Amino acid sequence: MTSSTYHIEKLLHGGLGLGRNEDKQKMLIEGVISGETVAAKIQSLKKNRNTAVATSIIEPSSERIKAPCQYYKQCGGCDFQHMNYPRQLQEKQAILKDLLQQSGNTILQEAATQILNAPLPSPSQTHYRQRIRLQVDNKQTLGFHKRRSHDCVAIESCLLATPKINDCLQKLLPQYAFNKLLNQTETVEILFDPDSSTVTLLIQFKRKPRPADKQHAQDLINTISELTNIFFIGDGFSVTGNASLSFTLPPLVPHTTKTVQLSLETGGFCQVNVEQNTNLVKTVLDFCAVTKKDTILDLFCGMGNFSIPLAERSQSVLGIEGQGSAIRSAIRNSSNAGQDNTIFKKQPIHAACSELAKAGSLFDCIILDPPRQGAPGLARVLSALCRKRLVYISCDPVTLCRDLEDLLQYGFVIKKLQPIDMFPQTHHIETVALLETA
Ligand SMILES: C[S@@+](CC[C@H](N)C(=O)[O-])C[C@H]1O[C@@H](n2cnc3c(N)ncnc32)[C@H](O)[C@@H]1O
Repeated sequence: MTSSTYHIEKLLHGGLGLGRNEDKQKMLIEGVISGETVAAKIQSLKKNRNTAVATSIIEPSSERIKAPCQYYKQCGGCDFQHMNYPRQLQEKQAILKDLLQQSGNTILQEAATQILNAPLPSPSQTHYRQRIRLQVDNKQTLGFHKRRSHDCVAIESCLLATPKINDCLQKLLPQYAFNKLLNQTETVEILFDPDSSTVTLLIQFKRKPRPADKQHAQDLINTISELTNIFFIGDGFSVTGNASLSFTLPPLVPHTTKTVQLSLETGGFCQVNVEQNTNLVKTVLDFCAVTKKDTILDLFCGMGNFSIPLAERSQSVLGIEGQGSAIRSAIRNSSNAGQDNTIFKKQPIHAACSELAKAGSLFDCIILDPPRQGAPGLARVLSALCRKRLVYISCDPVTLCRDLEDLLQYGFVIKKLQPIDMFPQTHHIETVALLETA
């Protein structure tokens, strides 16, 4: 394939650089920084998606650095490691700004220049993850998927994982019992519990575990001191015991005065960057600005990450979520915090919102924290349910822009946009948006 020189105009959502050569041919190139000039070899030419691999950086950015992770070249994760941290934040802000400007909606285009804030940096830029999920490929290699492949790069330690996870992984790898288990394993999730400083393994197994598998698991627990639980999940079975993970939210002045402990059952959702989660919750509380008179609806509430701190200063919180274990955890977390003004319901969000609207319910403030797919088709019912404020927490800027457009159509006004860097070294961007009813 031919090689050519490309000027990188910008980075796109997903982290690839958009380059153009002297013939103005567009090319998507990974591992680059906007403004750089690179030589790249064409990899594939497809309608609307030409890709090339950079072979040399002809004019590097002054913020280019040597990627700190030994696996950077092969591993499919952490695609922003080749730039320093301030530049990572700038690129994330530029990607978000670009998406808002491309939306074709004049209000979002104005928001891109007038209200979009700089991302809130993460307190730690490496070793911030409280859990990692490793894959096992068909050659039984345990690691992360290689770029554009189902094969794995064997990983002995991860730049993003908290040190206890890496210590535990290094102790597991040489163990006979662990390698026997890998024969039947699809993924291994290693979870660190910050409060007890212990580690749990959640193994996705190809079949129901047999007594010999459980014995191997017990041998590992007996050998590795920080490893306290090994659970198996798979098609039609789940052997997860009662273990939970817990972390602490400090008082978030001026909104909360108490420290709260939040726990979740193993396998449930929790933000992976626990330190930065405190800043995320603080931002959400700032945007909600609730008083003792306010009623809150927390949609996609999980185990109560926002509901529990919000309940301290509001009249009431109704949390809705589809996962039963998360609802059990939310109820327990609220009760442990001594609260009597919360209700948590397990229900699909769309059905729950329709029911609430039919019943004529109104909430002063609504929190919306959907998964990557966002919350399509919800804007109309949200406009019926919301009296004052809607705070949307998004982990995908594309679905965020789509949903913001819908919300604007139903009379919401966009007031604040705060990106929060939950995932340093990667292109991922979390954003908190404040909307108000007109
Ligand atoms: C991004 S997480 C947010 C959890 C929580 N707000 C937090 O900060 O920990 C999204 C949550 O939405 C739940 N969920 C996803 N789709 C759902 C649906 N259609 N109905 C109800 N809950 C859903 C998931 O189980 C998950 O707990």
